[in-house]
Amino acid sequence: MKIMKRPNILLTGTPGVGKTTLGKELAQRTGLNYVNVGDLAQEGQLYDGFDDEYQCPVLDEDRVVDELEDRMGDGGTIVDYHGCDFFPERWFNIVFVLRTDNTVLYNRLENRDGSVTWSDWEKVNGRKETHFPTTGS
Ligand SMILES: Nc1ncnc2c1ncn2[C@@H]1O[C@H](COP(=O)(O)OP(=O)(O)O)[C@@H](O)[C@H]1O
Repeated sequence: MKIMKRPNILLTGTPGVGKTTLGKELAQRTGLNYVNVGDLAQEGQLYDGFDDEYQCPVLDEDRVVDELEDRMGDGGTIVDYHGCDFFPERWFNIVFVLRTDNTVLYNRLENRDGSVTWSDWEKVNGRKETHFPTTGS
């Protein structure tokens, strides 16, 4: 009898949209494994240099892919990361891109990190902004 593999799921989208919250909840309810790529990189020091502009380590994407390859082949893994372009498409049965209203997002990031800098905001939006979103009317 052929046993179907459990699905691999990618949760992606801008930091703060709720990937981790949803991913952990989903893992708990389904028994799928949850992998946070940021944590994985930190644990294994899967970095390649340091980004002076954003003041953060640069992810070594090839090493992340190597690290995950075997378990993705087994199926049953939820991957959480704000980027997605370097993952092999064949890994995933389904991809969810989460989105949140920018004003809600701004408030979440402000609460999480204590402050949001101009470059944080440009980074999460992936482009230059002319102004921060207003949080009131
Ligand atoms: N559906 C939701 N509704 C309201 N708040 C949420 C929701 N999902 C996540 N949050 C909150 O938003 C913040 C960012 O969520 P998180 O899961 O860490 O996002 P991400 O993993 O995409 O960076 C957290 O404070 C979390 O509690």
